[in-house]
This record gives sequence, structure tokens and C-alpha cells, in this order.
Amino acid sequence: MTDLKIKGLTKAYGAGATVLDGLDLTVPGGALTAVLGPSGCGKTTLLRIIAGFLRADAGSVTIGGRTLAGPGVHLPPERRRIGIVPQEGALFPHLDVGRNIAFGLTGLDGAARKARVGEMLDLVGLAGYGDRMPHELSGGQQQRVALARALAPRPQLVLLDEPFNALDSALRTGVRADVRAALRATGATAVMVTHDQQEALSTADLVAVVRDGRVAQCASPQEVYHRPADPWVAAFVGDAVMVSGTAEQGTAATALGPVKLTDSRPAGRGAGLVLLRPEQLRLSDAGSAVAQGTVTDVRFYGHDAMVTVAVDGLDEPVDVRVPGRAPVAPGGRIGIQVTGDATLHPVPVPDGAQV
Ligand SMILES: Nc1ncnc2c1ncn2[C@@H]1O[C@H](COP(=O)(O)OP(=O)(O)OP(=O)(O)O)[C@@H](O)[C@H]1O
Repeated sequence: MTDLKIKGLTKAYGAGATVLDGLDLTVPGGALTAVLGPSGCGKTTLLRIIAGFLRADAGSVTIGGRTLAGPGVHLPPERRRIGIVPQEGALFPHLDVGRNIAFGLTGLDGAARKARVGEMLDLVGLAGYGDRMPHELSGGQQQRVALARALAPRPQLVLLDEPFNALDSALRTGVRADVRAALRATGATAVMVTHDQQEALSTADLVAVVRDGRVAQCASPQEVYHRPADPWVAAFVGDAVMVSGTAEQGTAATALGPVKLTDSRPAGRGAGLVLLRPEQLRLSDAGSAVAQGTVTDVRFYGHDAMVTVAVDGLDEPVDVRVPGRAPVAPGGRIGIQVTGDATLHPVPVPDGAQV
């Protein structure tokens, strides 16, 4: 297993603003880590520095203890043992699928190359497709070939740059699952750049949320979602409901009623912002709940619906996610109850943070 360790990575383009600002990130061997962040936060820059296409101004990149980039060190991309899956597959259009996959297989004789290509085609579920040309494949199949090509030379690390961007949503789910299974089967250490929260949460073992050129939080998808490092992360990763609260003995008093606090967080004392998810709120009859309000909007998504409620005593409306059909309509009076626990964060939101 090969850990990827990134320390103090700093990069500015020319005299422009700093894009990476002392970024630290450790990707454990064998894990798929999603680098998630808003447009322009430096995700592609990070990937290009890891791959060796770009030099950092400061900091280091090591894989399994081998320094790829650092003070006085810059290994060229071809010596880094890194496989890359670009955004739209970017297969060589004049080579068939087998030759695309075999492209990086230097130092093997003909029979060994053929065997490795066959293994890779099996791995990505495309056995028998070796003679097809790229234009004879669907977008999802092209992405799977791109993954097979990246994995064929047994790289120490695989970088995936928004790999599902070009696929329509119906295809995405299946291709994501296939890619994840193929990475798992080879035990590859992988870093996937994405700006899609659902993709990061559902596909990766770890999610590194990048803001302003630094990692704001790196943890499991569950941890990032349920115990976000700060209000910005909470609002960026999924939908968030934020209400002021005052904590005492593990419970915060809020306009939505008492909310049990996730206990081990040091900030879980005093006054602050309580972070909840819309699915933690339940609608009930007006009058039966501590918090009451007026429904202002209902959005139906098929599997669930989002109900916006102007709660009495709160300046901002809150969103409530309800399964299936929403049994309410705009203008109706409704009660709200909180379920589960929440984190409490000191206010205000850090300077410069934007959601
Ligand atoms: N070659 C370049 N020269 C100058 N500025 C650049 C260059 N490449 C990127 N930038 C700037 O650096 C910042 C980070 O860009 P980067 O492409 O790394 O962000 P990103 O997080 O990948 O964004 P997106 O999600 O939109 O692809 C942006 O402000 C961008 O305009």
C-alpha cells in the first residue's frame, strides 16, 4: 500500500493570487479520496502538481516515501508511476481499445501485453471489446477504457479528473460504481477531483474539502456530512439548516427546540451555530411542536420533497426534507421537530468564506 503525502503545497500563477496556500493532504494507501471544492478553489492545480505537469512554488509530494516533488526535486510525469483518467476519457482516437490500454505497457513482450490487456478489459467489464475503436463506444464505456489504460501499468497512484462529468446522470451512477469496484479490486490508491457533492459522498472512502487553496476537512463521507468542520463545509457538502443555539450540558436551546449535541467536539459549549440537515427535521401538526411556522415553498424531487418553512422567531426560513410526497402546501401552518444530534460551531463564519 502506498500513501500519498502532500505537505505545505503552495502555488500562484505568475503574479496572480495564491491558488494553493500551504495545502496538506494525506491519502492512505488503497483509499479513494475525493477532492471536493467549488470552482476555482485549486483542485485541477493540485492534480497537475501531483502528476508533475506543473511545479509548485513550495511544499512536497511523496508516494510511499518516494519524493516526487519537493525542494530541489521534480520528477518528470513519466517517472512518477501515476495513472491518469482525464475528464472525457481522452482515448487515442486512431487506436483500438486494446492498443489504447496497452499504450503504457512498456517492457512487456507481446504475449504478456495481450494478457494484461485482457485482464484489464475483464476488470472494467468490457471483455471482448479490444478490437473496437473509441468512437464505437458509449461515453461510459470510454471512461471505463480510460480507467483500464490508467491501471494497466500498475501505477502507484491513479488520478481521476472529474471523470464522470461528460456522462448523463442515468449513466453516471453505474459507471461510478464500476470505477469504484475496479479501483478496489486492484487496491489502487486514487485521488478523484470533483465539484459534485453527491459524487464525492457516494463514491469515495475519504472526502477532502478544499477551500481557498487549503483542505478545510478530510474525513470519511459520513464524518464530513454529519460532523462538518465548520459552517462553510456544512453548507457546501449537502443542504444545511443553521440556527443559533446556546449549549448547556450537551443540549443546545434553539428556536427549533432543544437539540442534542454531538458530545466530543470542544466547541460544543456556549453560544454558536447549530448545524442540522433538512432530513433531521420532522413536520408535525401545528400546536403539537415546540417550533411552529408557515410553509412558504414545496419542491418535489420524486423520492423526497423539500419543504421551506418560515419558523416563528427565526429570521431565516428552514428547509425540511420529507420522504415521498409532501403532505403540505404553501401557506399552511405546521409544527417542526428536530431528531438526532448536531454540531455546534462558534460564530461568525471565517473571513473570506463563501458558500
Ligand atoms: N494557467 C493558469 N494561469 C493563470 N491562472 C490560472 C491558470 N490555471 C488556473 N488558474 C487560476 O487558478 C485558480 C484555480 O484554478 P483550478 O483550475 O485549479 O481550479 P478548480 O478548483 O479545478 O476549478 P474548476 O472546478 O472550475 O475546474 C482559478 O482562479 C484559475 O483561474
